[in-house]
Amino acid sequence: MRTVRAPATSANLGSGFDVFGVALDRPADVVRVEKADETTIEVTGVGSQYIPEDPRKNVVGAVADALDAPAHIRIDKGVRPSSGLGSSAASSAAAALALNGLYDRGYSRQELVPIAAEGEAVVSGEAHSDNVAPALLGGFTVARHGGVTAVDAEIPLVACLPEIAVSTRDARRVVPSRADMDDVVHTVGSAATLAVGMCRSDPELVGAGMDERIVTPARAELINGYYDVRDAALAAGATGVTVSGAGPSLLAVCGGADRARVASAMLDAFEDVGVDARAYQTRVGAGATFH
Ligand SMILES: Nc1ncnc2c1ncn2[C@@H]1O[C@H](COP(=O)(O)OP(=O)(O)OP(=O)(O)O)[C@@H](O)[C@H]1O
Ligand SMILES: N[C@@H](CCO)C(=O)O
Repeated sequence: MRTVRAPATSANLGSGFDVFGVALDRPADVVRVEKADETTIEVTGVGSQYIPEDPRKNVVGAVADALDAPAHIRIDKGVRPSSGLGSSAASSAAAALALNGLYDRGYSRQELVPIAAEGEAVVSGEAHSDNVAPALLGGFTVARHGGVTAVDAEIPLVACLPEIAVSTRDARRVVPSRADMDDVVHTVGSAATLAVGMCRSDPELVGAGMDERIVTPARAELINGYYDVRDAALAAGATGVTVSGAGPSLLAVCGGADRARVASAMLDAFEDVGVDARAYQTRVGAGATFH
């Protein structure tokens, strides 16, 4: 038997669409695997009523297939599905690491990234790795076609999750297929600033580098109160705010001393537009760990 805890993650960070990701210190999924003749799945925890236990529909079924590692898999969800906090990726990453250990497959964490990404293909139709990479490797990650680069960073964060469901599949449909060159240049500048900020653990640079004009405005339309909540977080001291993953969560970067104030401003702003929400005061954290 093997048990692995894999963290929530936030992808894109505004300017790094389908490329940048960070592991969050909390919340997390816990996945326990035992060898079996065929894969069966049991799901408990946050939002488990919305998660299929059929191995063809649950992300961990695809991961077990990819590793040729049939197992009884128990998932204790800490990351709500359709949250923008990498819920499916947390399960995929935890299952990949746990099954790799259970069956002694010998893959490195880097090698497990495309295997865990097979789980993402089950829910969004694409094996994108910007959530599974930080869930496995921790820190700030850059996922490109040639592989993944990861660096540790000390960055305080607030992830604010409203009681709205936005599926990744739907949020990908609103992404424009073309962009103006001015907006592309702006995005490159932001992305470079954000990456330097992560390497320096500098919340000012990371916040400034989240600014993006192509994908974020299209997705903001799916989140009731997005601009009010963003502006409230900025007024409370956040250095940058964007849509987390495909939404509906918002991710704010700030100095450690401002985190509680930013969290409460975001919750108040959601409440003002009649949306219940919860806020995680968190930071860039570690990747999946064995228990
Ligand atoms: N083990 C699992 N954990 C979570 N969701 C799962 C799992 N297996 C299948 N799903 C399905 O995946 C969908 C949630 O995935 P989705 O990518 O939309 O959200 P997310 O992972 O929170 O978001 P994001 O990738 O934007 O951070 C739900 O429809 C859910 O039923
Ligand atoms: N990069 C993905 C992350 C969500 O899983 C998206 O924004 O659609």
